[in-house]
Amino acid sequence: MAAITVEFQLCIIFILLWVFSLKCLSAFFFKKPKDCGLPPSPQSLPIIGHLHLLLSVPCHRSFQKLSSKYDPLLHLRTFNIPIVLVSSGSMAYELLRTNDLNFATRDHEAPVMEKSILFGSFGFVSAPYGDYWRFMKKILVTNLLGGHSIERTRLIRGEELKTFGAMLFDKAEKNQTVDVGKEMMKLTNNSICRMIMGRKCSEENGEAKKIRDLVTKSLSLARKFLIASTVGRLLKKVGISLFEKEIMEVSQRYDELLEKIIKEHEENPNKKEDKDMIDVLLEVCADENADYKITRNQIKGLFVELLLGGSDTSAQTTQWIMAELINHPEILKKLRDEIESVVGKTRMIQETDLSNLPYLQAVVKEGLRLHPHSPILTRNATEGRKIGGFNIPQNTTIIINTYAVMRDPNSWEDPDEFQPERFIVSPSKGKEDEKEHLSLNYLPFGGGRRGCPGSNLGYIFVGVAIGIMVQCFDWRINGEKVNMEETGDLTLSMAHPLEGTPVARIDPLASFESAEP
Ligand code: HEM
Repeated sequence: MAAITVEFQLCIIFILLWVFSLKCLSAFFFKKPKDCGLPPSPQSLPIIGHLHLLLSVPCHRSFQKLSSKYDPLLHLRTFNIPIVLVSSGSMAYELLRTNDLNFATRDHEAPVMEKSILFGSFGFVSAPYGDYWRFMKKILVTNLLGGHSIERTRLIRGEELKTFGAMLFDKAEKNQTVDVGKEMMKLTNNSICRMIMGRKCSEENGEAKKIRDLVTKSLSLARKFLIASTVGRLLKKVGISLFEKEIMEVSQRYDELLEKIIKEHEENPNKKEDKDMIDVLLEVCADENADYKITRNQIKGLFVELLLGGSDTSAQTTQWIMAELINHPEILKKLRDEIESVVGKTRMIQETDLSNLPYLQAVVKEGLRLHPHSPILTRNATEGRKIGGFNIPQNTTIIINTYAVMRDPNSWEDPDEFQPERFIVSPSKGKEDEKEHLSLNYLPFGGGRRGCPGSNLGYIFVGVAIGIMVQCFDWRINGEKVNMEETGDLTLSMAHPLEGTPVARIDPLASFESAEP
């Protein structure tokens, strides 16, 4: 009996000691923020706080559930890192528009892989708002993404689109299935590579596939990078770097490929009128008097981000929209009727037709509303601010759940339904009302000065690809309906990628002959 009592006492002492050390540890590492007018906070787990929510897949859904249960503005934490979760259009507007400058940097404390080209310190997307970001944005808009540059590269995209169309006709003839997302990745990757560096990545020597594989691998690393930027921040304090080896290995492969492309440009620079983005960036790099001194690694970092930002976004969006159209044959028919009445049946749709096809534009917008490629946006509070009547302290990480904003039943009628008609402006509603509603509640390309600079190009990629697939083909799938289950970490993808067999409706040769842009 005495032995049991001693053991019992030891056990109690051990538990007390354990609880005490945990308390000391958490007090030492994770100081609890003082609650001074902060937004409400749902119950959290000891020490890790709300980390489990951040790591759940897909996290935009758990965040959506959380905000509809509690509040559209919530205060969360992972360990001692404060996070504010925003889930309503009006609060997102206060952040991204009214206080744009204060929230124009993404997560400024996220650890970067110092020497990596991928997720590294050379990036434009992760760069804090400041001189470097402004300088690069200007180059980007002037030489690639602005209206003038988009017009200048129209022929390149026209050629790539023909290759895409020819592939679909070939598949139709052979009665083979098409993985829509994969084929779209080829189209966007090839187009962006040619727009940036003026030449095609060859399919023959495997260069194009190498780039696509790298893009896919980089996207799968994005989730690990998210973990690295939350848990990793604390581990880094004690000298542990998460996933460094994996990220550096991909970075090395990008480096080899890009070094080769840059050397080709240095040895054979394009003439003034044919300059591409790489020529322009190399000139700036060599110019002692440039407003900002950029490095070779920054050129490589930007190239990687443009590939990632431009190709998967458009590929996933196209896949979701095509799936919605297959599941809604009446909408597909209405869209086809519009294309046939404007473009006809004897030539293939091209990007100059898009402005004359309001229903196609509405279909694309509605697809982006329901299936935003990046359902979660992040920002950092450079200074403390009041949002929605609550205090947001300096350095708080902000998460904007655009998925929840664009499916908010208080702002959208039947928010989960695919109804492109909601984007056709009715005379009774008026253009101004519609504009205001959209600026508050429609965020597929984010917003404010860090909003997507490639939105016009994105609309083009998606619009013409959907146009061709609807105008020229019927689609057979396995089963009655496409499975719309979601997956993805920071991005939103189809859990079951769309595969369908195209059945040609119009004469491919006739359409190619008269499809010259
Ligand atoms: C359907 C296609 C696209 C979608 C849905 C999309 C979506 C987005 C979103 C949500 C953001 C974050 C915005 C924010 O934080 O407020 C973003 C940023 C960005 N996107 Fe896109 N994007 C698309 C196409 C493109 C294309 C074609 C390019 C260029 C080739 C591009 C380049 C970028 C860049 C460089 C940024 C970072 C901007 C900055 O940090 O200042 N995107 N995009």
